Amino acid sequence: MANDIKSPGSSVQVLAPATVANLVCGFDVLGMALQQPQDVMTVRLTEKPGIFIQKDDVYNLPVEPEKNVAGASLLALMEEWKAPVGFEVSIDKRIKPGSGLGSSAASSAGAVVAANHLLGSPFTKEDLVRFAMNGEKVASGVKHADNIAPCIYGGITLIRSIFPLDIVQLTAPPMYVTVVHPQIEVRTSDARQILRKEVQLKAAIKQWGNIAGLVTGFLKNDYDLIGRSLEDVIIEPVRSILIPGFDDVKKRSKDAGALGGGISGSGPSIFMLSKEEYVAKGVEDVMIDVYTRLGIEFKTYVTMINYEGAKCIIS
Ligand SMILES: Nc1ncnc2c1ncn2[C@@H]1O[C@H](COP(=O)(O)OP(=O)(O)OP(=O)(O)O)[C@@H](O)[C@H]1O
Ligand SMILES: N[C@@H](CCO)C(=O)O
Repeated sequence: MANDIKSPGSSVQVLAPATVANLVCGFDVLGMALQQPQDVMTVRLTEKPGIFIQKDDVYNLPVEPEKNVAGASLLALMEEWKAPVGFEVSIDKRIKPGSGLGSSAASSAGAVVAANHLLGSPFTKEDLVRFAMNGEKVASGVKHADNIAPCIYGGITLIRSIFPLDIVQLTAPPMYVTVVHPQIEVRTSDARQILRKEVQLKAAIKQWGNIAGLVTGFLKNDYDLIGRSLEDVIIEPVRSILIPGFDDVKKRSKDAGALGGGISGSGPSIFMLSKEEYVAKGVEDVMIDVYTRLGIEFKTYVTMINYEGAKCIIS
């Protein structure tokens, strides 16, 4: 048991970052935390045992604990905590659900990071990832960790193995991340359903060459190797059809000097990596032009990697 359990009524605010999962060739294994956007969550320790989710988001998220990813994650944590405990959760949802920016992961991770703080930090980050994966199961039907891990650890993470969980934190050179979020919804569950279950050996060889190249490029601060490795021959050809303007954004961003990029998570958001800020801003101009011409509402972000991960704001 932890020795610094807060008293009932205590609350904590958590900033939970958006995340870009897959990172093009690393489907289900690579992910990156962003400095913006982020969810703001407030969790309060209650006298009454249980989970009480406030109805105060514009997306009409479920308040039943087992249907809200934050509640599902807390249920997993409470099962391991064993002693009776209660949490009241309020979510200021700034990452739109179904955006491809890890909205479900931000709620799942933020909830367990906050609860862990209130209980005196008895659990490790790996424990918290395990709990939060229950939230991803609610959101997409699968316990994937490639949004959760970077959201909790920060930076870029590699999920070498899910069962047992084996998370590897990666270093990387300074990079800008330009994101466009076309305001259409692509649910992860749908974007997973359309994937083929088998891949050709030729495609697999190309894909694992790119993953190894991308990870090596990160670790060696080799921008050219990173750029050459940002290629996905398995998932993107299937999913990109769900995102209007994708091919245009990708080609014109590369022409504007981006290292490369692709679908953020299961989409519809698209991300591009750049070495220089002026290039990242030029890529944003490309994204704005593409979606203005298409007449599709969108949001853009020019941001950087968030190395802190979900963090408690101690008032
Ligand atoms: N607290 C919550 N925050 C966000 N989504 C939630 C929450 N609780 C339940 N959901 C449901 O989870 C789904 C959002 O998860 P989904 O994985 O589809 O989007 P995303 O996390 O933004 O995308 P991606 O996982 O590709 O980054 C929506 O159907 C939403 O209703
Ligand atoms: N790897 C998951 C991430 C979802 O954000 C997918 O692409 O389905």
